[in-house]
Formats: sequence, C-alpha cells, structure tokens
Amino acid sequence: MNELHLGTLPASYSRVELAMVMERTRANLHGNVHGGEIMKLVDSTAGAVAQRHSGGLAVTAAMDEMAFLRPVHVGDILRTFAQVNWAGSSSMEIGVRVEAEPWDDPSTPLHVASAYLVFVAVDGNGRARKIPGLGPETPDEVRRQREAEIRRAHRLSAKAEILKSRDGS
Ligand SMILES: CCCCCCCCCCCCCCCC(=O)SCCNC(=O)CCNC(=O)[C@H](O)C(C)(C)COP(=O)(O)OP(=O)(O)OC[C@H]1O[C@@H](n2cnc3c(N)ncnc32)[C@H](O)[C@@H]1OP(=O)(O)O
Repeated sequence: MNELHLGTLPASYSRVELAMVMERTRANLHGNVHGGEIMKLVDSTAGAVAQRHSGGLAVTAAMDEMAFLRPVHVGDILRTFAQVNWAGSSSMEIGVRVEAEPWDDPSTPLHVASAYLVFVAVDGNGRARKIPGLGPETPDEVRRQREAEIRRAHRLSAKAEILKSRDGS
C-alpha cells in the first residue's frame, strides 16, 4: 500500500438507499421472502456504499450480526438504507437497515433486518488499498463509529484467539 493521505469523507457522501418489489421468485418454501435474497440485497447496497467511499473496487470481507426481525412477504417493497460506520486504513464497516412496506399496508414501514458488513477496498490485483477516513458529522454518526470500533476489536480478537488455539492444538 502507498502512503497517500486521502483526507476524510462524511458518511452522507456515500450513503445509499435501494428499493425493490419482492417477486414470487424470491420466496422460500414457506411463501415468505428467502433470507438469502435479503442478504444479497444487503450486500449489494453495502457494496455500493463501499465503492463510493473508497472511490473504486471494494469486496465483502465479512458479514456479521445479520438479524432477521420479521418475515418479508411477496409483494412487499423492500428498502435498504446503508452508510459507512467506520473506516480504517483499507477496510470499512457498513451498517445496513432493511425496512419492508407491506403490500397491504404501505403506510407502515416495518424494520425487518439489520446487518454489519466489512468491505475492503482493493486495487486491480485484488490487494488492499488505502481509503479516505470517515468524518462523522452528527451525534448518531459519532455513536455508530464508536460502536463499530467495539465490533472491530471483537472481530480481530476472536480471530486471533482462534488462531492461537489452533497453534496450541
Ligand atoms: C466509484 C465507483 C462507484 C460505483 C458504484 C457501483 C455499485 C455497485 C454495487 C455492487 C456491489 C456488489 C458488492 C458485492 C461484493 C462482492 O460480492 S465481493 C465477493 C466476495 N468477497 C471476496 O471475494 C473477498 C475475498 N477476500 C479477499 O480477497 C481478501 O481476504 C481481502 C478481503 C481483500 C483481505 O485481504 P487480506 O490479505 O486479508 O488483507 P489485509 O491486508 O490483511 O487486511 C486488509 C484490511 O482488511 C481487514 N480485514 C481483512 N479480513 C477481515 C475480516 N474477516 N474481518 C474484518 N476485517 C478484515 C483488515 O483488518 C485490514 O483492515 P485495515 O486496517 O487496512 O483497515
């Protein structure tokens, strides 16, 4: 990686919202929308945010804390809202909130899922590259950044602990 200083960007610069009607082809055996379909939409929304923030290609490195809170039904409109919560040297945590507008009651959007993903910006050879920092502008953005730092510390220490336990086995 080079030593370029890329400055900072606010979360608002790369925030993305997507909306999609849930068609029958996305249903599981129970007739609800398949969780994997929701995960794909979450990944794509977060990917668009990561590409905007980093100004180029970015890949999904991890997806954790994906919570499915309510079922989504065929015919509902699914909306994803995503923003950068934290930016490191080459990696970013993206938070995604998923809401459904029920087809029979669109006036009451429901919070149906949430997820945190780590994206890494890569160059043409697939190697990690430097990204701009994040400049939080609102109290909510400061809180998200602080909480993302806690999640990152847990991710890294869990990985290190597991590697250490394998060395000892
Ligand atoms: C301008 C254009 C706009 C256009 C707008 C278009 C919108 C269009 C939207 C479509 C959007 C589709 C989005 C789909 C995106 C895929 O589907 S990507 C496909 C699935 N993912 C992959 O194939 C990735 C496979 N993995 C890899 O290639 C490598 O493991 C990675 C991720 C590059 C990391 O490589 P590495 O050698 O481990 O990197 P390393 O230097 O050790 O670490 C780099 C950083 O990553 C972090 N990291 C690595 N692994 C992890 C982990 N597991 N957990 C947490 N952090 C990690 C490190 O802590 C480090 O962080 P920093 O301190 O630098 O911030």
